[in-house]
Amino acid sequence: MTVPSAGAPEPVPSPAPPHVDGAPEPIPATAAPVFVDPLATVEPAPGLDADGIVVEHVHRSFGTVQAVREMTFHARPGRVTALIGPNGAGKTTLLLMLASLLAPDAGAIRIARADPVRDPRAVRRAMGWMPDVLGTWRTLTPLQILTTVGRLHGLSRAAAKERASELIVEARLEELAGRPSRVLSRGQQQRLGLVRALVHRPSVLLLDEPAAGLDPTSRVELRGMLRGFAAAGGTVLISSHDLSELDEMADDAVFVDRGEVVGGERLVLARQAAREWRIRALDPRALSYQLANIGVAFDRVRIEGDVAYVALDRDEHAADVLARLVGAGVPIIHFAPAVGDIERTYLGLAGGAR
Ligand SMILES: Nc1ncnc2c1ncn2[C@@H]1O[C@H](COP(=O)(O)OP(=O)(O)OP(=O)(O)O)[C@@H](O)[C@H]1O
Repeated sequence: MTVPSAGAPEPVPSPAPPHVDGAPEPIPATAAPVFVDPLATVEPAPGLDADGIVVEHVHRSFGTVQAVREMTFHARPGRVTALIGPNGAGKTTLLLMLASLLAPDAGAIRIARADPVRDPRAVRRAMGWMPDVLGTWRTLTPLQILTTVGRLHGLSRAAAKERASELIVEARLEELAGRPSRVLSRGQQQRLGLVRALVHRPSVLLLDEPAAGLDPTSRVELRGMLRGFAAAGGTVLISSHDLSELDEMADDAVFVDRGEVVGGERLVLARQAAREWRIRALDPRALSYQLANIGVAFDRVRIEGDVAYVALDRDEHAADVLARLVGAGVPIIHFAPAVGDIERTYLGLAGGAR
């Protein structure tokens, strides 16, 4: 997962801590000024001629409310990019502008090199849009909806029918293909909404909360579908509040807050926020005893049943703790981050890295 990190300082190597013979080295309780992430890239300012989605210095207000006041990022082809931010951060306003449904007050947007203001038709040809609520003709059947959308995109009657039948299978809606769409469950509507966005074989996909209401099987299918779309060279931008799901699905992340893309020092600090690690052992008592014994500060440990959660600032500390526990003979059966990179960064931002 790569978080765009414009302006991020170079990693600073940490000095080796002093070591007293015989005594275990304490696990540092505060974050060292170190951030080593081989995946992190400092991105050049995106040129408007790049493929995928380019957003440069975009602003949009509603009266006195500045919904989007400074957004610049590039969602690249071949990758799944997550758009993340708290309620009211400006995500929906941005998506509406990308979808050519709302004009920016200032700044520039390109979708597959097309300008949504000057050439909305080109944008709609290149882009598939899945809003969070299906909002479609409730009396029409899924088959009729997909055929109609195909016709609106300029397919012949026969081609639209053929494409609709193909997508009904992809959405696993065969049994409901002839029923009015109002009888569809939330998850079924989501699946229909997704394939509806794919009718015209777009190269860019915009998705708003695509997994809301999906059962676990459908989520796995959605992930596979989006990965396949990106692997074929498509660009995917997903807005969602489900951070663990984004962690599984996204390659890149754009964090927004109060109408702005979060970058620079604030983002670097958030990504350094301590992360909890989930640890289980066959012998939970030995685990808690040895955590204290190897020098993990007690206020960094939380015990829930037979699981220990340990807050550690760096992955190197986690490796060190694991090595020491194993060295002390603790029968570890599980040792993993309790939250992924996106969730950790989000929590770091929410926790005050402003
Ligand atoms: N049509 C509108 N008129 C007035 N204010 C609006 C309008 N649309 C959005 N806003 C305001 O703009 C800000 C950004 O809203 P937006 O819906 O883009 O946020 P969001 O990040 O999508 O939030 P959520 O996660 O809750 O969906 C909010 O303060 C909202 O109240």
